[in-house]
Formats: sequence, structure tokens, C-alpha cells
Amino acid sequence: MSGPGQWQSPTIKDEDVAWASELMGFGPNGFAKVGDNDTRLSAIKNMDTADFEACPGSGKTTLLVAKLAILANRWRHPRQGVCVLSHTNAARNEIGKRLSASPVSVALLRYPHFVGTIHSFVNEFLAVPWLRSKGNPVGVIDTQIALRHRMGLLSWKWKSAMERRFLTEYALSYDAPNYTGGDKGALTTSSPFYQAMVAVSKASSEIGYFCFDEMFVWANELLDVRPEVATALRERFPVVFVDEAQDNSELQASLLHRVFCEGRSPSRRQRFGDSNQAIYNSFEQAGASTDPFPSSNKFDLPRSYRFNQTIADKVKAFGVIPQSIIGAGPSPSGISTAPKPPIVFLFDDDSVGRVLPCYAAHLVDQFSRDELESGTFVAIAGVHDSSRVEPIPCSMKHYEPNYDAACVRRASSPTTFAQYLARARYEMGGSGNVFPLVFATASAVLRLAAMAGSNLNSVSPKSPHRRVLDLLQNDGDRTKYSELVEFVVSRKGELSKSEWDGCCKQLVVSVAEALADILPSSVQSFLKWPELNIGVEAETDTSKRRIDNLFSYPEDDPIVHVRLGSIHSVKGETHTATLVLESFYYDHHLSELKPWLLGARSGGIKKGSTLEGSRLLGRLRLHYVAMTRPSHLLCIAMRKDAFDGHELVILRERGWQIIECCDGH
Ligand SMILES: Nc1ncnc2c1ncn2[C@@H]1O[C@H](COP(=O)(O)OP(=O)(O)OP(=O)(O)O)[C@@H](O)[C@H]1O
Repeated sequence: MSGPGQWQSPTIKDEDVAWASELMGFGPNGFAKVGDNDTRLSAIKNMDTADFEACPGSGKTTLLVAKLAILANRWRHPRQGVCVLSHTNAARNEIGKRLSASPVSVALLRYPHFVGTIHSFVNEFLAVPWLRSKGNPVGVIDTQIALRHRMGLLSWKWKSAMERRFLTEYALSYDAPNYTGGDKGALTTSSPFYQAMVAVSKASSEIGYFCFDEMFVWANELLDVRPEVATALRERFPVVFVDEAQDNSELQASLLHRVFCEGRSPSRRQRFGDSNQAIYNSFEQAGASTDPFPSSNKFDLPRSYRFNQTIADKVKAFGVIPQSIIGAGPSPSGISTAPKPPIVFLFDDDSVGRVLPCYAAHLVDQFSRDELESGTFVAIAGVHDSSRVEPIPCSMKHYEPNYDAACVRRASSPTTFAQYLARARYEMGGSGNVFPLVFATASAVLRLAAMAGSNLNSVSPKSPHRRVLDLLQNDGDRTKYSELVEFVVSRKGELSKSEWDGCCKQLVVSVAEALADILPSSVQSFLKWPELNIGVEAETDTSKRRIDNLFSYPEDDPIVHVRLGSIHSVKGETHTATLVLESFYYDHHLSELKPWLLGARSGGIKKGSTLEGSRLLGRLRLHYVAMTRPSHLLCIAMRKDAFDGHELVILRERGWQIIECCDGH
């Protein structure tokens, strides 16, 4: 095997680029020079270590997939592969979906290549083999289950001590191989209380329970003890691509740097991202300081193929470092009408519930029936889930009281069986593909068994469905599992409460008990069926759709379905129309960004060249992601009293049209 230093990258020729462009459906010139500008062409041909920092909709993911197709077509190394890493499962699935569309590039989804999240790479190639080689089993990698297991091991005395000190269960996680770390407040490491918490973390890990991020601890320990592992991985993967690089945390960036870049014979590494779109789990979280993105060797791609110049002009001020976006879109799609003027919907306390109907009515007014059917219509809020009730509006729940946040929260596991199904229906998005339902049913059963204390091996290349079938020992249990799957599929995942109570719940319990013995009462919450806010209608089709977070309009005979979600959940997506809803985090997000909307401010740098505070930068990035999703229509919804008369005049002068929801539009 040749090392990465000796690996010869294929030279990408013009004919390869034209072939890939045709493959992606852009004709032969999708990546060709535009006037004098050949940045896209040189970006796709470049095979050296580089960063591609580009504006929203500039085709970063498209460029990456096209480049991968060219590599797949030319790949001749039986034991060396291309490594493609993404931050989230959603991004990994998007790349996987696009690669599987062509018989050539689908090869990248198999050995010797790797396409997956950074977490799955760390588990598969570093942490899990290392732990197992030390004789430590790896059963469950799931923060919620591991911390719950550790709480169960902690004596009553220390549990009450945690309560008194306001320590959460995260005090039982660790960030060093001696099991110390986690948020243990001001306790000294030598105190008996601290040591008791360390002891349960150790005991639980030694029998196979781990939090997600703890796998980085073990991966780093392996690299400390066996630095030659990095050399072997560089030989195996001479070329590495990182998508959504702006979102890498310090933990991820520093580990990837150690594995692929640091020292001699680095792999070729290309990263794709947009630092203006860096949104993390919390505003306080900072980006990576090791190997930050972008480096100085970067390509800029200023043309957005998603939207036109009107939308580009509305959104660019929201970039923390404003980019000169050229609105070259929308690229051809099923939507043939021209892009529409942007809209601000205004509402007050009484009319907040009218915002979604007004938006849907506007869509019906602006798009043809065919376009309403084929297009993607979305409404999103920065805060989609909150227990706050004031000041109105706090979250998506003020606009749609039946909104179920767990259904769209891709990063965390669902907490009930019903949520597993809801998320699967959301993924199916009306298609006839039942795979998400089978996957969700199997995953939910495995999770229930793990919650009940079964130490099932959660690290497996097999699908959850295959794993359940393998784990079920006798034919009777397998038959029950098949009945369960068939029942869920026959109802397309839409079970009524009576169907759940009637037979489905018992099937779930029986299968989980076959995997985990008796289910303790503590898992009952997982089996709870959702109560709806719309009372008697609970069994109607409309209520089911609302659990799926689809707002359908008109209610009686819907002609448009608006998908509801968080801004985080729509990263990387392209919509026909996007409505960005006001929400509350310390203040109303959009109201705080009013100077950017009115053209008084641009970017995140204050006078005197200092950066704004982290909260405001977080607001800007979040709403920059949100407002750059639509191809044809950008809408925002804000409180009417956020503006005075003069400001409304400015908004209109800047090209926004205003629709008042209070008027009974
Ligand atoms: N070369 C191209 N020619 C025409 N259309 C393109 C081209 N590249 C991308 N597009 C279209 O532009 C839209 C945005 O592409 P893509 O999602 O790859 O952008 P992105 O830069 O990854 O976006 P984001 O920054 O929001 O994640 C898609 O509809 C895609 O089909």
C-alpha cells in the first residue's frame, strides 16, 4: 500500500468536469467559467489541501458531490479510500442520497471508502476498537442512557448531595481517561463526593455505557499510546473531505487534525463550509481554535444558485462578515413562476395564531396548484421549543400549539415510541418509501430495551432492523416483531390512540421484553401516547398531520402543506418559500436584529472594529441561515409594535411588502 505522501491524486480534466455536471443535471457547463470568473472550475479541479468558504446556495454540497463522483469514476485503489465526514446525520444522509443517485458514485458508500459523521468515524476507527482491545465492552453509546445508568449506580446519599448543589446528571460525564471532568461545580477532585461520582462513571463505562463525546477521550488515548494509528489511517484515507466545516467543535477539529494533518505525510484535506452559517447547540459555544475554518488557503464562491439578487440584497447584512453575494438563482426546478417580493407579516398578541394561515393563504395566492404540490414550503423559528408563555411569541408553539419539537430535533433521540414514528413520517415526507418506518420501529424497540438496562451492542454496521432480528432468539418473538412492523407500515406510521392501546403497545412491550427481560416502570413514559391540544378532533386526519408538524391549508381540503421546524433543522436545505418567525431568547430575536433589517447595520463588527457580543453574533448567524433558504419567496413574521410608522416606511422602501395578520387577511 502506498502512503498518502506517495498517493497520486488523479488530474481532473475539463471532460471530467463536464461529465460530472451532466450527471448532476446541470448540462455540460454547470461548473464552467462565468465571464472571466473561473473560481468554480478551479475549485472542482483542485485536489490539494484547501478550504472552500462560500455563500449560502453557492453549491458547496453540490460541488463536493460532483468532485466525489469524478473521484469514484477514477478510483483504482482496492485498499485505500476517500473519507467524507459531516457534522450531522442529516448532512451525511443528504450526501449519501446524492451519491446513490448515480451507479458510479454509489461505490463511495462501500469499502474502502467511508462516508459518515465525525462521531461515527471516531467510534468505528478509533474509540471502539481501542476500548475492545483493552477488554472493555462497548454496549451503548448514548448520552441520555449512559447518564441515567450512572444515576442508577449512585447511592441515595450522593444523589441528594447533587440536588443540594444543583448539579445535573452531566456531572457524571467525563472528559479524561481517568473519568474526571464533566460539570462538577466547585468540588475539589479529592473530595469523597467527587470521587463517588468518578467511581460510578468508571463502573458504568467498564460495563459498556458511554456518552457520545466520551468516545473522543478514548480515541485520543489511543493516539497517545499508539501514534502509528494516525499513520495507518492516513494511508487508508489519503484524501479527506469535511462538509459543514464551520460547525466543527474544538473536540472534533483537534482530533481530526491529529489524525489527518499534524506532522509528516498528512492526508489531502478539503473542507467546505461558510463561517457565517456556524450555528451551534448554544450561543455560548465557540467554534474550533485548533485548525480553524477557513484557513488562509481558501476558495471563495460568491455566486448563489439558490436565489436572485433581491433576496441576496435582503440577507447579506446578516452575515457576521458580510459576503458580496451574487444572486444567480434560482436554478431551474419544478417552479416556473418568477421569484416573489419578500413579505413581512405583522401580528399582535391576539393575531399570533393567524400568522401561519396568512402565510399559507399568501402561498396559495402566489403559486400555481402544481407548484404548491411540488414545491417545498417551510416556516421556522429560532426557538422552536420553549416552556415560556410570554412575551408573545416565545417559540413555534405560539404559532401552532400542537407543534411537537421532538419530531424535528434531529440531534437528540426521540423520547417516546410515538416520536420515533412521527420523525419517520416527517422523513418520508409523503413519499411511499416505508424504510424510515421500519428503521424507526426497530430503533425504538432497541432503545426501549436499552433503557430497561439491556446492554445491547449499539455499535454495529448492521441496520437496527437486522439487529433486532439477530437478537431475537426464538421464532415466536420474531413473529411478534414482524407483526409490529407490518402493523406500523400498514398504517403508514399513523396510529390512532385506540390502535396503540389496542394491540400495538403490547407488541412493542413483548418484543422489548424479549430483548431485555422485564421492563421496569421507569420506562412507561417512553410508551405514552401523545395527548393533543385539539380535544375531540384527536382521531381526525388533521390532528395527525399536525403531529407531523405539517400545517395544512385550508384545513378542510388542503392545497398547501407548510413544514414547521427549527432553524437548526433546515440547515443546508433549499425551500421554495421560507417564513422566518419571531421567537424569544433573552429578547425577541428579529426585533433585536431590526437595525440589520432596516439597513442601518451590516455584519457583526461594531464601530471601532470590535465584534458584537456572542449572543448577538449567535442571533445573526441563526437568522442568516434561516433567511438564505428560499429560492422564490422570503417571508418574516414580527410583532407589529416592533416598528414605528417611520420604520415601516423604510421597510417598504427597501422592497419589503407588509401584510397585517391582525386585519383578518
Ligand atoms: N453549478 C450549479 N448550477 C446550477 N445550479 C446549481 C449549481 N450548484 C448548485 N446548484 C443549485 O443551487 C442550490 C443550492 O445548492 P447547495 O445546496 O449545494 O448549496 P450550498 O452552498 O451547499 O448551500 P448552503 O450554504 O445553504 O448549505 C441547489 O438547488 C442546487 O441544485
